[in-house]
Order: sequence, then structure tokens, then C-alpha cells
Amino acid sequence: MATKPLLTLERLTVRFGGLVAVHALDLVIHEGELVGLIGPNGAGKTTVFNLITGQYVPSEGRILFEGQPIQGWPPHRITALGIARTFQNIRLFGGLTVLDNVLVGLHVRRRASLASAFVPGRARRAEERAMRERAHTLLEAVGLAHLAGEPASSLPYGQQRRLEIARALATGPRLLLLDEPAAGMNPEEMRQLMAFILEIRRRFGLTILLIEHHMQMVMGICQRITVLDHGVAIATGTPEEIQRDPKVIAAYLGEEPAA
Ligand SMILES: Nc1ncnc2c1ncn2[C@@H]1O[C@H](COP(=O)(O)OP(=O)(O)OP(=O)(O)O)[C@@H](O)[C@H]1O
Repeated sequence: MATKPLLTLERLTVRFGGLVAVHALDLVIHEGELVGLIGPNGAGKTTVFNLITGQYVPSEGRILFEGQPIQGWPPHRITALGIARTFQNIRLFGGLTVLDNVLVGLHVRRRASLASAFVPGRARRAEERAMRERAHTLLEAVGLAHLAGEPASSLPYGQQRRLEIARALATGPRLLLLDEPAAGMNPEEMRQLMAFILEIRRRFGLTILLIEHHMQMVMGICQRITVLDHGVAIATGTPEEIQRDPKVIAAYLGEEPAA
């Protein structure tokens, strides 16, 4: 591939007591790619996200972002570097407005710059105004601008997902980690979400790593897929290769993949 690696996992391993949740995982994601991470329940997929974002510290192995080792870094430094995520169970500030949820993401980015703490009052107000404009632009990009003043908890499920993605985008990521964004969606909502993910990827120049149980979605939008089973990568390939792989089929036996 012509583009350079954005994220590289090298022999990444994490143990919880006697359980090896992720074992010697190698994965390279190139700039601009949309890569799927799939596997049966408990395979270690969310744990990989927690390792990349600094929530968990690996027992062994390395995580490189643009060639720079980041394993062991605290989560806020990793966010500031340009890695954002969403969660399997939506985590919004339900009592805050839609706009304020996005502003939280923008403040996270601002806090990353120490100099911004010393900005005098007038300049700070101008900065706040600029942030609100930026938040509106992001809400427009995800089709939620008309709901800016509504409490986040009042939004239907599909729109809460979009808001969570908007908040992640507010931190200015280059790599976006999406953890089961289609969970709980009906087929029509899922089709809309697929188009939406492709659109934000293009618009924001993102590289995306996607965990998803809906095979139609993973096979429909990912260029490459890695399959985890019991913490081990058992296959990596194109959607066509993955669907034919006997190891993958065997791993899913006993667990019906979602249609
Ligand atoms: N902090 C932790 N302490 C102990 N065990 C953990 C911890 N985090 C994850 N695990 C274990 O690691 C294994 C992998 O969990 P993980 O949530 O990564 O799986 P998953 O592939 O994301 O599953 P699902 O598809 O059900 O979300 C599970 O056995 C889980 O119980």
C-alpha cells in the first residue's frame, strides 16, 4: 500500500490475572483506511480499543501512532495526539444539550494546549464564540444542527449515536475508533449509518477502525478486516477473503453472526 502506517500494533498483549484478553496482536492501519475488527463475544475487541486509547496499559508489545510509541501514555495525551473513540453503550451527558455535548469535545482539545489557560478575558470570549461556531458546524455535518438546544437524552437512539460521533470528531481526531455503532439499529438505520460513516471519513479525512457485529455493515464498508478469537488474530483480509476463511467460519460456529 502506498500510504504510510498511521497506527501499528506490535505483539500487543494484555493479561487480566490468568486471562490473556489480547495475545500478541499485530495490526497495521494505513492513513485513510477503514478497517474492521470482528470476532465472537468476548474475543477482546473492546479491550483492543481500551489499549489504543490508554484506558488499559499493555502487558507486552507496542502501539505506534505515526511511528511514535504511545503505549503507557495517559488517555488525554492520546486524545490530544488525534485518536478518538465512541463506546459500545452510548456515553453522552444526557442532561446537557446536544450543542453542549459537542462543546465538551472541543474543550477537551483546547485543554490539551497549555497556552490557552493564559488567554486574557476578551480573547477567551472570542475563543468561546469560535468554539460554538465550530460546534454548530460539526452538528451540521452530522445532521443534528436543528436539535442543538435539545437535551441529548431526548434524541432517538440513531441520533444519539451521531451525536456521540460528533463529540468524538470535536477532539480533532485523525484516527476514529467506533465500537459497535450499529448496535440496536434496524436495517434502515444501519444503511443510513453506513453512508454516514463513509461521508464523515471523506469529509474529515479520517482513518477508521470499526468494531461491529452486523456482518452486512462490516462487509459493506470495510476495506480490510481482522478477526479476533480468544484474544488472537486468526485472520486478516478483504471482506471476500474473510467470509471464505475456514478458521473464521469455525470461530463463529455456535454463535450466529448478526445478519
Ligand atoms: N478490566 C478487565 N478486567 C478483567 N477482565 C477483563 C477486563 N476487560 C476485559 N476483560 C475480559 O477480556 C475479555 C475480552 O473482553 P472484550 O470486552 O474486549 O470482548 P469483546 O470482543 O469486545 O466482546 P463483545 O463483542 O461481547 O463486546 C473478556 O473475557 C472480558 O471479560
